[in-house]
Amino acid sequence: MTAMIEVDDLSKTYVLHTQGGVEIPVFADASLTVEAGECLTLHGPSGAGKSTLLRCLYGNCKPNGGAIRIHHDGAMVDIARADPRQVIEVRKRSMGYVSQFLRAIPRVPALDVVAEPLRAIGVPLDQARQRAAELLSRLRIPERLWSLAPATFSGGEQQRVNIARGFAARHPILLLDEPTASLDAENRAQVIDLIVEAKSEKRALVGVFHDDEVREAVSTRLHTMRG
Ligand SMILES: Nc1ncnc2c1ncn2[C@@H]1O[C@H](COP(=O)(O)OP(=O)(O)OP(=O)(O)O)[C@@H](O)[C@H]1O
Repeated sequence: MTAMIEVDDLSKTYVLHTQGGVEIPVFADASLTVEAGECLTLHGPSGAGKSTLLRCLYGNCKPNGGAIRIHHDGAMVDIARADPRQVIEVRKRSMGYVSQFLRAIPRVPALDVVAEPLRAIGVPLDQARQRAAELLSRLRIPERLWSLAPATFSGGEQQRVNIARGFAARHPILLLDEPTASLDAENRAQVIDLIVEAKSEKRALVGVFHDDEVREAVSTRLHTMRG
């Protein structure tokens, strides 16, 4: 078995500098390991720190203590202490992230928003667009929308473009923050299929899934956070 993510004794407290330095302790002793081929679900009540932990794993949020080791280029990289260039490399080649909302880039058509992570690792334009088209079809984005920038798309359409983008480059590690929150049953089923396929390709996934059906269909294990 290959450990793709190792988290040891991670702690996070937010400090609200603009509100008198109020401290919000989120978690104090988070430890977990994620192996290749599994989908670990972060589970717990609202405010328990699930999204915060995902953001820490992606290097978007600095923990106060502990370590996060991410498998990259055959070694483990401590993402909380890595320099920004190394974080960019890890995100390009080793770790993808589907956030709750698409950060649409103005004027870039949906097809290229999805193809971009592949272009970033040197995949030729036609191949990258072919993979993007496959994913957009699978996620039922009508072809007439592919050449338009997603800024005007509905919430559900934007989320599906976001999911297609997250799955495009087949990163060995994928973080998913409520990817099915604004989707109907048919699209939820497509996302379940993509996750099951990623597991069968021995990729490692960590996700937050509020939908019971999705959680039960994809989770290999639950990591409970008490808050
Ligand atoms: N950027 C931030 N600055 C300050 N406090 C924050 C910030 N982000 C989250 N928090 C606080 O940290 C706690 C954990 O939030 P987080 O979003 O990680 O929880 P969650 O388990 O994902 O919740 P939910 O299930 O409702 O999405 C909350 O009390 C929240 O108010």
